[in-house]
Amino acid sequence: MGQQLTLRHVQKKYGPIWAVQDTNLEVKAGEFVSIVGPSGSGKTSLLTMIAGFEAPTAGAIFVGSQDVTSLAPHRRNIGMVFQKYALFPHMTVRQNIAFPLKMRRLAEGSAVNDRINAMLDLVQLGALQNRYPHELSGGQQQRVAVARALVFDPPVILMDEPLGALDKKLRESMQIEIKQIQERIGATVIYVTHDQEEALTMSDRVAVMRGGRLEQVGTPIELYKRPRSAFIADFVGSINFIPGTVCQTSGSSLTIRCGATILEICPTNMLDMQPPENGSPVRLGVRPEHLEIETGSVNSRNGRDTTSFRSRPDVPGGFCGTVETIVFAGASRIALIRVDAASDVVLRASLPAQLGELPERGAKVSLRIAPDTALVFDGH
Ligand SMILES: Nc1ncnc2c1ncn2[C@@H]1O[C@H](COP(=O)(O)OP(=O)(O)OP(=O)(O)O)[C@@H](O)[C@H]1O
Repeated sequence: MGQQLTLRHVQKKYGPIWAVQDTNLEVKAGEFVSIVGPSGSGKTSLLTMIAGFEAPTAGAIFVGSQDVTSLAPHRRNIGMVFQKYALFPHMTVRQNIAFPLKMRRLAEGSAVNDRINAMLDLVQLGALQNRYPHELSGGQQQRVAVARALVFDPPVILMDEPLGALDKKLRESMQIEIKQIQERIGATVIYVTHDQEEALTMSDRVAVMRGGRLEQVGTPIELYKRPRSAFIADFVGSINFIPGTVCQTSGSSLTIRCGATILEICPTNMLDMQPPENGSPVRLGVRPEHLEIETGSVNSRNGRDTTSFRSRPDVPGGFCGTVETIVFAGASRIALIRVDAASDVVLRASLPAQLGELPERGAKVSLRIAPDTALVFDGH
């Protein structure tokens, strides 16, 4: 069973550089938390302190109720998949996976052998179990490392880019496998990844780091729907930022002018922001799936008068634009649309699957933002 992991005021300074600033985090027993953030934001530094490879400059780390801050890595009972925690070169794949069990002095027997075989099956390396690490590809070596971290059912598992070297297909099947094992054994997992999609699909909560701080920690849906800052909104998923000016504020609504378009926004969409004054600059954040393409005027070749849309007062939150390109992204298609009224603004819009006729490059289209989906951020 997993154990709670607690970080209290953990900090790390390398010479003059604050790699991790005053950080508090509680990961519940059995919870899967991913840490994401730009390069150099402190993710690996945080993980290496939890593992015990580096001592914090200040603060304390608890596994369950035990303060492990000054314990050596092997005394912390934490499973690890780290680049720097390499495989043992003189041991075969099987011996590498068996090592944590041997360390814990589990007698060799059928139960131990079954456990190792199950791990070999899991990472699909049964046929290569007698090979040495130098006889494996980078991806195969990573899979051995994953098996070695999981084999002793540790209460806490740390993983730093464990699937980084794998191709997409294997990566996706390993994501599911890791998640299933984690749920089955109830382990607490801290998972560092550069792949936001991986973080969003695997995690109970995601922690976004920036400049050595946890800028927001929340469920994938919270981060996506209620990002605390423009940085988070941009980092988690895709978003359009549209510059605008506040025209009017009232208790129940905020009116914003974006080019020739007037939008009314719910105040609940002003996240972590004081109600702005009239005339102040803001940025509207709109997810591509919240930009609705008005299908009635999708293609100028279909004979409809798209230009009349601009002056229609009955279409709130509307923009006219020109299709620059259509990007095929697997099942979905994204249109890049340059806004007529603000030619330096190019918006990404998801094209709904039911949209039969695709707009062509150069086509005039009209777009609508549903007011309750737009987020408002400081424009400075
Ligand atoms: N041993 C070290 N000595 C000095 N500075 C370090 C050391 N390790 C990390 N740093 C610095 O601390 C900061 C955080 O680094 P860290 O490796 O934790 O970031 P990261 O988010 O894991 O980055 P990446 O995504 O590129 O792996 C960076 O500015 C880095 O240069």
